[in-house]
Amino acid sequence: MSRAVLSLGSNLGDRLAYLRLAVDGLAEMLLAASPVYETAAWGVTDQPDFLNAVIIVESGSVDEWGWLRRAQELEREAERRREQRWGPRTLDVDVVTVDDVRSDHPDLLLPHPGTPSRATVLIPWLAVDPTAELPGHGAVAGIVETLPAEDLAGVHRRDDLTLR
Ligand SMILES: Nc1ncnc2c1ncn2[C@@H]1O[C@H](COP(=O)(O)OP(=O)(O)OP(=O)(O)O)[C@@H](O)[C@H]1O
Ligand SMILES: Nc1nc2c(c(=O)[nH]1)N=C(CO)CN2
Repeated sequence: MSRAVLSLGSNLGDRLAYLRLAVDGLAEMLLAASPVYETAAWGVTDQPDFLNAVIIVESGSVDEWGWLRRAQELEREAERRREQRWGPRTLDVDVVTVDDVRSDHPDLLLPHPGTPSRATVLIPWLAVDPTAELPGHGAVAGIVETLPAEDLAGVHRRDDLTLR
């Protein structure tokens, strides 16, 4: 049995439909889905706003590599093109954590190394699981408190949009 936290992001085309594609594709394994957030782009800032969300999934037959494979299959279904690093995309599915698994394999870094600094992951994650812990870093609630105010200001909950 493994439980994974996945982050979803989209900033091209019908953004909500792409997030829903991911949720629908994992429906049988879905434990919880966060609210949807409209977020200012980080990394490459000259690109459209993203929709971001976090989902929690569980399966008796999928390990961490299986979750990565599922994530990449969903990106392919969304016809994602790999062009610019941190550039616009129809769908990004990152494996944030799988239980307490640590991995330094470059194809599957766990926990995902961007997590501690990304308000676009931590805020949805905290909303769907207020007791969440990031292995090696402690409570997500505590990490969020350390983020710069400007990062928090770029993340807006969209209660008019739902994943299910
Ligand atoms: N935890 C992880 N989740 C998803 N992909 C990962 C993870 N760790 C390593 N990777 C690898 O990252 C590579 C590039 O991923 P991708 O193009 O989605 O990066 P990105 O979304 O632009 O940037 P970032 O990974 O910083 O969010 C993939 O080949 C994948 O194998
Ligand atoms: N707001 C926001 N910005 C981003 C995001 C994202 O999911 N949300 N993903 C990126 C590449 O992984 C680059 N920049």
